[in-house]
Formats: sequence, C-alpha cells, structure tokens
Amino acid sequence: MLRSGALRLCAPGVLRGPRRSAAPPTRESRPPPRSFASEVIRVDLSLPNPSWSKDMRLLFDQFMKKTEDGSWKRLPSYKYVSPQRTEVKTFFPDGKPVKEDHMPQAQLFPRSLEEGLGFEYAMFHNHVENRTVCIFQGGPYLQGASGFLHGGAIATMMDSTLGVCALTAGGVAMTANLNINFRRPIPLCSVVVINSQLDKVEGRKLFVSCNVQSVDGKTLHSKATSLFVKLNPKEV
Ligand SMILES: CCCCCCCCCCCCCCCCCC(=O)SCCNC(=O)CCNC(=O)[C@H](O)C(C)(C)COP(=O)(O)OP(=O)(O)OC[C@H]1O[C@@H](n2cnc3c(N)ncnc32)[C@H](O)[C@@H]1OP(=O)(O)O
Repeated sequence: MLRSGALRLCAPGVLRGPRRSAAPPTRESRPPPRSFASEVIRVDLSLPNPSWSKDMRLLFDQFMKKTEDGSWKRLPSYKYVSPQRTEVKTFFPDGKPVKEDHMPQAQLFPRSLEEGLGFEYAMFHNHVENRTVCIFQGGPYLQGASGFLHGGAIATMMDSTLGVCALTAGGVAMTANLNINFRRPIPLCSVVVINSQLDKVEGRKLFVSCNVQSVDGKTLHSKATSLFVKLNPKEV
C-alpha cells in the first residue's frame, strides 16, 4: 500500500548532480531538435529518474496503466538543453517580451532546477472528464517553513496543473486569478497528488479548481479555485 509522505530525506541519488536517468533514454525522451536552433535538444522530464521515491514511481506506474485504454494521456514536459555553453544573460533593463528563440536559456520555471532538488512531477490528462492530475515530489530546494514545502512552490505546481487543465480544454490562456487555501503543510521530499478539473467555461473564461492530497488520500493539504482567461484573439 502507498504511504502518505512522512518527513524523510529525499530518495537516494537526489544530490548527485544533473544526471537525468540511469536507464537509457527512450525515443520519447530524445525527440528531434527544435526547429529554431538545431543544436538545442528537448528532454522530456516527465519520466522516472533516480531521485523519484517509491511512492512517486508507484503512482507513475498506476497512471501509466490508465493510459493503456486511451482514457488518460501522459503529458510530456520539456527542458531545453544546448550541448554548447550558452552565456546566460541576467540583466534585463527593459522588460519587453522576448521571443523564445532570442533567449535560448529560457526554461519552463518548474523545470529549471536540477534533478531531484526542485520540482519532480508528471502530469496526466483525461480529455473526456476534463481532468488533469499531477503527481509531485518537492525537493530540498523548495523549503519554506523548516522541513516543509514553501507555499510558493505549492502554488507554482497548482497553477501549472490548473494551467494545463485549462490549456488542454481551451487553448492559450493565462491565470487571471488564483485562490488557495493551505490546510496542512507538505513535508519536504514527500509526494502529493494534485487533482484538477475544468468546472465551467464562459466565453473566454475558464474556471478550474484543484486539491492537493497525500498519496493515501487521507490528508487534504491545499485547495484552490482559479480563473484562466483566453488571450484576446485581437491581441495575440
Ligand atoms: C494534447 C495537448 C497537450 C497540451 C500540453 C500542455 C503543454 C503545457 C505547456 C506548459 C504549460 C504550463 C502551464 C503554466 C500555467 C501558468 C500560467 C501562468 O503563470 S500565467 C502568468 C500569470 N498571469 C499573468 O501574468 C496574467 C496577466 N493578466 C493578463 O494578461 C490579463 O489580465 C488577462 C489575459 C488575464 C485578461 O485580460 P484581458 O484579455 O484584457 O481580459 P478582459 O479585461 O477582456 O476580461 C475578459 C473577462 O475576464 C474577466 N477577468 C479578467 N481578469 C479577471 C480577474 N482577475 N478576476 C475575475 N475576472 C477577470 C473580465 O471581467 C472579463 O469577463 P466578462 O466581462 O467577459 O464576463
């Protein structure tokens, strides 16, 4: 039976640096290079790696089983890696929007920390039920109160899960509003399940909600409701 996440050190290998997987990369984890820069490769990080705890792997396997009949789909999540050394620009005097191909170091925020130290997660989506589930293991760099996850890190993963839920239903949209109730702290390095669903669509407005529970479902850690608004077609 799966355990709820008790406070413990992260799974073995968590501080061993940037190695992504002990297993040989699958074809899926090494798709062709992106078109804008042929030397940049994208690596799907929604796959098990040595930092994943037993709970994380068990949950991942359970959801992969659900994908077999096509009702659920695993959603890839990429980190962009350039084999060449890129100079990282850190000072932006004018905050104008920059196209991704002009900033090769841009990364999806939850994928920006090294393996096991930050956000380890995989998402699964059910198109019929308009639900997105995220299994999430928060690493040691996400500490807030001693021994527990930072509220901002929890909010990040809730926003990301809700975002994927809204995006898959409605296309490009941004978070307009996010209301979170934090009920029980989440022990650092434990695994939680974020269940999100699309509740209502009104024109460009997508109303979504989610909860964050322990693996055994006995502890409700957080709940949120959120509004995503599809970008105004005239302004895109
Ligand atoms: C098989 C498919 C696989 C898919 C895989 C998916 C791959 C995923 C890739 C990675 C995705 C990761 C997801 C990450 C999600 C994070 C999202 C963010 O952080 S985003 C970053 C953080 N977010 C930002 O930075 C967003 C900044 N904000 C904005 O840009 C804009 O305010 C806006 C776009 C949100 C709306 O502007 P604008 O288009 O001018 O909107 P209007 O004024 O025209 O109003 C339209 C309607 O909306 C109402 N309404 C609006 N706001 C609110 C509100 N707060 N409260 C209540 N209501 C609100 C308003 O009353 C009106 O209602 P009605 O009259 O029609 O009834």
